[in-house]
Amino acid sequence: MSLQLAEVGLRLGAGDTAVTAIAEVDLAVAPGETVAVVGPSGSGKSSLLAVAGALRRPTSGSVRINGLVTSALSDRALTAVRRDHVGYVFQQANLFAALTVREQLLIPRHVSGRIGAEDRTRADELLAAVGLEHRAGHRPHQLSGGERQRAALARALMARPAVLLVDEPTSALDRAGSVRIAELIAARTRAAGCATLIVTHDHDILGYADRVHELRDGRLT
Ligand SMILES: Nc1ncnc2c1ncn2[C@@H]1O[C@H](COP(=O)(O)OP(=O)(O)OP(=O)(O)O)[C@@H](O)[C@H]1O
Repeated sequence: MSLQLAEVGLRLGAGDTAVTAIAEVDLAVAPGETVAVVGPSGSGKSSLLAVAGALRRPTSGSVRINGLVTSALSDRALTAVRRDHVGYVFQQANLFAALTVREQLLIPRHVSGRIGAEDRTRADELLAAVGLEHRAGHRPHQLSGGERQRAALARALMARPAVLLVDEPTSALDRAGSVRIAELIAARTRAAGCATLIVTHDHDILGYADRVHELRDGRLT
């Protein structure tokens, strides 16, 4: 399993205002598998993604990312896990306004070393895979919402993450754009062999997941 949560709980806040954001969550996602978690606002979806992606340490239970138990790691090691093993696609694509689509994929590589010919080839292959080869030189403001999300997906896959975490990918998209990104996420997950977890309240895209769980008051069903 590339992603494994065992009896994971997260409490947020302190004292009288402390809230149990998620409780006793057991979830395993295999390589190549897309799992969707659906739940209403406040059910704990963002909290689930935060612990699954090592952005937060769980209050109880254990999270395993590509075999590494996050609670056993130093802050420095956790940062490396996030960088090397986890890809994120956020609700708003979070692209850099000044960079072209192709640069969005390559600049993070530049930060962790030199950009090689292999990186450029991979960036072009990923852009083709998400149908953006003709937009490689465009900047985010020249793209549609769906194109931005597809660029964010390609960027997230650049580092060959073991785990891909996707937060409400369709919130800014129409039905056709939503279906397209959902199809692409599932297809690229199979091709890349990563373990993908999508949180969403969009029931239209659930059919593209291999498995669907419901989150209610922090508990998974
Ligand atoms: N820093 C915090 N301190 C205390 N409670 C918090 C904090 N952050 C979130 N919560 C609470 O934890 C619960 C889960 O929040 P979370 O953001 O994970 O839900 P969500 O399903 O992602 O919601 P949405 O779909 O509206 O983004 C909610 O009841 C929320 O009010």
